[in-house]
Amino acid sequence: MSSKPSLTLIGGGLVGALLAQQLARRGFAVDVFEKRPDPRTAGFAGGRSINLALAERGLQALRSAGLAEDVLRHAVMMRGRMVHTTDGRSGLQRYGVDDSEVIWSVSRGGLNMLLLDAAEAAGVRFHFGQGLVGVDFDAGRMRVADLDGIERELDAPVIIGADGAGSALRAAMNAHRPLGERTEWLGHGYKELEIPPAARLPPALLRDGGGRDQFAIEPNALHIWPRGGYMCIALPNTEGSFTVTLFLPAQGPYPSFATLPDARTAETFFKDDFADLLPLLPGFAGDYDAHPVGTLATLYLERWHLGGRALLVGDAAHAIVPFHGQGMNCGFEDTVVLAGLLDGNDPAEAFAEFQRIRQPNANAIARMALENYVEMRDSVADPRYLAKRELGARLAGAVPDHFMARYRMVTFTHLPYAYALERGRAQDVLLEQLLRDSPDAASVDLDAAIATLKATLPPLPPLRHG
Ligand SMILES: Cc1cc2nc3c(=O)[nH]c(=O)nc-3n(C[C@H](O)[C@H](O)[C@H](O)COP(=O)(O)OP(=O)(O)OC[C@H]3O[C@@H](n4cnc5c(N)ncnc54)[C@H](O)[C@@H]3O)c2cc1C
Ligand SMILES: NC(=O)C1=CN([C@@H]2O[C@H](COP(=O)(O)OP(=O)(O)OC[C@H]3O[C@@H](n4cnc5c(N)ncnc54)[C@H](OP(=O)(O)O)[C@@H]3O)[C@@H](O)[C@H]2O)C=CC1
Ligand SMILES: Nc1ccccc1C(=O)C[C@H](N)C(=O)O
Repeated sequence: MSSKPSLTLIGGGLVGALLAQQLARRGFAVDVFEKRPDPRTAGFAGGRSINLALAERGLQALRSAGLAEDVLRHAVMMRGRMVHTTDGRSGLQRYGVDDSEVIWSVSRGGLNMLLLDAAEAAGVRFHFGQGLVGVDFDAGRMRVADLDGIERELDAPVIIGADGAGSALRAAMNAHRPLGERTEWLGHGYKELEIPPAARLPPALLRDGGGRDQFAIEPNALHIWPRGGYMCIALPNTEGSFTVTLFLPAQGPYPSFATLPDARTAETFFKDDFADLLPLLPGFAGDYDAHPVGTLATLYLERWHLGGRALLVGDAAHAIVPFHGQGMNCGFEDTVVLAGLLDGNDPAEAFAEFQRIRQPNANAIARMALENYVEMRDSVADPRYLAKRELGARLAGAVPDHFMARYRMVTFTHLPYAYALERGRAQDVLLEQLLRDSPDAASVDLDAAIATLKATLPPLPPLRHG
């Protein structure tokens, strides 16, 4: 018999399923209660986005779970941002130095189902169609409701909430003892549209590297149509389509979702602002009218746990805006840290240590995700931003142990997010200073710039690249 405590997880989404697998592999008895029916039999229902960008942090967690190869087999590589300007031109801005630094577009439904299979194979017991309703933390008991609303009570002395941004466990914990919760709404919403596979579009439309295989536009990129205060993006799916997301202010003057309430008004807006994209969206009217406007916010909590009785992980603890493509990646990183801490430690100690390690990093990626919205929708087309990017790339090429773009630290290393934020700030000040008297990056004296860099900042810590 194992002396490890039995663990109750709430939520069998991306983070819950991966955490459950890792804990079961370490010998814990794990029960997962998931509000929705089993997506493997009932079909995957909606969710927050159709596909997601998987980066090094998420991949590393999947490697440690023995699942990375399986996931990558169903992923589309994205080398960088393909930026589409209003004049109809496009150009690739690489994310990393070469093809060893890329991100991957994966299907949320496919990934969730793969993780459920893996967790079940590791011995996790799933209870689908069972949503958490309430918890008596003193008695170590919880109430769940099935799909007909019929409630029952169960023992749950140690309970972990991976039940997403609208976490029911968080609400129960907060009612028991306030968690210091604050939600900052972004004020921008999103709507998903679709570019179908090339075969469903007139051949004359296929350009920009598109038409290759079954894809209408370049498959190995994350496409952005930056328009200053708003933008569209598109991520490829394995079967040749792209999921397009329009990000726009929710309220306020044109253009906002409030001023574009239906496909008719939105089509005129797309004709003006996304003229090259609209013809690639044959289902525009139907999708626009049928798909909801998603809300976006950042969640901050002072406390993530209630002694050793309850803990929040993933979006339940630290939901962030999606613009760095890091919410799931951060949640996956959580699972590795937590599984390691629970192994051999009392839950109260493990939970406290988990919060101590992860909270500053969650706060840092929350901030960088907000900043990345401005970068994606606006700065990518700004000459000053491009000059800093180019000078940064020259420095990184010449002294890679001393300079690395913040985006690369976040996306391609395991350096703590808090470190990436702080180092990125210092590097940015330096780049501004170096470019102050130069018209462009090419005219900066590289040897002098390296000397200033080395005099100002210590070398980077050892990089644990994947
Ligand atoms: C538009 C958009 C795009 C995104 N793109 C990316 C990206 O490219 N890369 C990235 O890394 N991240 C991305 N994210 C973030 C990512 O979606 C989340 O960080 C991730 O889904 C968090 O996983 P989770 O398991 O914590 O929560 P969820 O995925 O929300 O899963 C929660 C689970 O708990 C279940 N549940 C809810 N309530 C209960 C209850 N009461 N009882 C039992 N079960 C319950 C739900 O049914 C669900 O299965 C994006 C988010 C959005 C909104
Ligand atoms: N939206 C955000 O970005 C954030 C939300 N929050 C908090 O979350 C709570 C609710 O947020 P809100 O955005 O209004 O609502 P949700 O995002 O929770 O729900 C919106 C819709 O999406 C569905 N949905 C949500 N997650 C999933 C999933 N994993 N799989 C399938 N469908 C899903 C919901 O279905 P169903 O109702 O069946 O769950 C609902 O129909 C609030 O308390 C808010 O403060 C906090 C931070 C960020
Ligand atoms: N997955 C996303 C979903 C929504 C918005 C952005 C993303 C990104 O991944 C952006 C990418 N990291 C970028 O910086 O170009």
